[in-house]
Amino acid sequence: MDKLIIAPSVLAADFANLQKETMMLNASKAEWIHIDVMDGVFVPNISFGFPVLQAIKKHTSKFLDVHLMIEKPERFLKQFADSGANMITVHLEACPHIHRTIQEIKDLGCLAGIAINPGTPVSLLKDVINDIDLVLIMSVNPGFGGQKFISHAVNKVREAKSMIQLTGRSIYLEVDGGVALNNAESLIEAGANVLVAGSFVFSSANPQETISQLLHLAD
Ligand SMILES: O=C(CO)[C@H](O)[C@H](O)COP(=O)(O)O
Ligand SMILES: [Fe+2]
Repeated sequence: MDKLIIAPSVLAADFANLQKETMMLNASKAEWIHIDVMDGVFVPNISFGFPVLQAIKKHTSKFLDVHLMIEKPERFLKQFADSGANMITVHLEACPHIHRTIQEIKDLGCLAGIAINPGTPVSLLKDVINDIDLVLIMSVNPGFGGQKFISHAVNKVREAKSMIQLTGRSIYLEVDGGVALNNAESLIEAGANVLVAGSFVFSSANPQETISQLLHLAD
């Protein structure tokens, strides 16, 4: 699984024109669409929930990568699966029974990911790495788009890549937060194969071209 995937985050899209933004992504080289769900408890911000996911699903056949920044995500997994999620990623910091939560996501027919905050060590993934489909390294403190990239994330990607290689399995290694052309190359070199990009894509003059530029870095 060495191919690079770009996952634009609709957190940075124009919410009043979500259909148009989704169609724009449909016509782009982005394979995934990243959906940031925030509850105002796990993170100090509220974004959106099921109705927005359902609305996007109605207009796309792209892979929907749902990033849950919510406390006790196990309460809502079925609703996210029923609303069209393909991947459900929960935060390790939000799940006291992470192994059970991962099994529940898989039982719902979705791929399962675990995200870790900038202050959480990669080593804490050791006992669940064999059960998951994706590791998400946060390169900002979650809760807001448009923040500055924390460069230590590159070291964490390298560490996660080694851990993944030891499993012998294909596991997506995703980075989220402040990703742009000036840091994407080092992330790819370190082993990332899914790059989330919100403001860098949506605030650019030509988002489709920006997605292609990020993809070309892998060549
Ligand atoms: O999970 C997130 C924030 O918690 C977002 O996915 C992330 O911030 C993407 O936005 P940007 O590329 O603008 O940083
Ligand atoms: Fe995200």
